[in-house]
Amino acid sequence: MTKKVRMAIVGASGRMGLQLIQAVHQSQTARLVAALVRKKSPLINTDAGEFAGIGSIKVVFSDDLEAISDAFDIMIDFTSPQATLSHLAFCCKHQKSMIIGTTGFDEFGKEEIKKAAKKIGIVFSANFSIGVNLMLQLLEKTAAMIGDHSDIEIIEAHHRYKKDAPSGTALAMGEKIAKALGKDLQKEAIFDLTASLNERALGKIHFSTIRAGDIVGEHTVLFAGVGESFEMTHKATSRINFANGAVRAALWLAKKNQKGVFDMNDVLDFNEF
Ligand SMILES: NC(=O)C1=CN([C@@H]2O[C@H](COP(=O)(O)OP(=O)(O)OC[C@H]3O[C@@H](n4cnc5c(N)ncnc54)[C@H](OP(=O)(O)O)[C@@H]3O)[C@@H](O)[C@H]2O)C=CC1
Ligand SMILES: O=C(O)C1=N[C@H](C(=O)O)C[C@H](O)C1
Repeated sequence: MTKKVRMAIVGASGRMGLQLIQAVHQSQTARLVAALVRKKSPLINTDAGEFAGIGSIKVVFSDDLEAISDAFDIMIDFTSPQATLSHLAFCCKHQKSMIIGTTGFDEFGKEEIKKAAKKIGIVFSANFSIGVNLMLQLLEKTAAMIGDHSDIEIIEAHHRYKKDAPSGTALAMGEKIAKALGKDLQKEAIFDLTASLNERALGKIHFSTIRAGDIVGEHTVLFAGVGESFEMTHKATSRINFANGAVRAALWLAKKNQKGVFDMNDVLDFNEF
């Protein structure tokens, strides 16, 4: 029998952390060996499975990352940019691969991830759902066909607790569209229309953000032309889809065993999980 890939989840008591505990537990080829929480969290020593609602899994929440440095193969991180950068330094030091789902990085943070990828393997994706990654491929094709003569709007909606805006996925969609059009998103993106008193400028990519209730994650891209418009929407109805995607990416990375930054598009054909 092949050995199971040993996973450490950081931010394990968060919204995504709890789904990741379930997803790893259900996998035939992955094994949860560590569930890390914030330093001095009151949850330390609580059974992670009990807390995630799946019954005891004999892994308790811990805040001692150094203690498990030899015990895991891949770290899965859906936390905050600041926490992820500190976990990244730890993984580089101990030569561990990483799955990064955290969004909201600034340019410095993104550069740190690129630099780390010279030492370790990383799958970094703003969205680990299969549907969104399929949509990214379709957006590339759509933008190449009709993007030049359409007004492009990216509209995203998430729960009231989300800390970054626009979502990492909305920005990834904007990047994909801009690239297909041979443009630089930094120059074409409009995040705040109230700053402009003019008609819509040609070629700009507009972003709109909704934060409300418990919306898991919805993304629509509208290509509006003259006499017709075309739109694509993805709706996540449960976070388990992101967690399953992250576990799939981790198993892919374990098998690939290479340094570098990869994304979910690299993982889509992998079905051994
Ligand atoms: N790529 C994808 O597919 C997806 C990405 N995300 C992204 O994942 C991230 C987390 O989202 P979500 O689970 O909803 O957020 P939560 O706030 O529910 O969870 C974040 C977890 O990280 C922990 N954490 C944050 N900062 C630190 C720190 N400095 N040190 C130690 N622990 C820390 C939090 O601990 P504490 O509770 O103690 O604060 C919490 O357990 C976000 O960036 C979100 O955008 C979300 C869904 C899908
Ligand atoms: O914070 C979330 O919840 C989500 N964040 C990701 C993003 O910023 O794109 C992905 C997903 O839509 C859920």
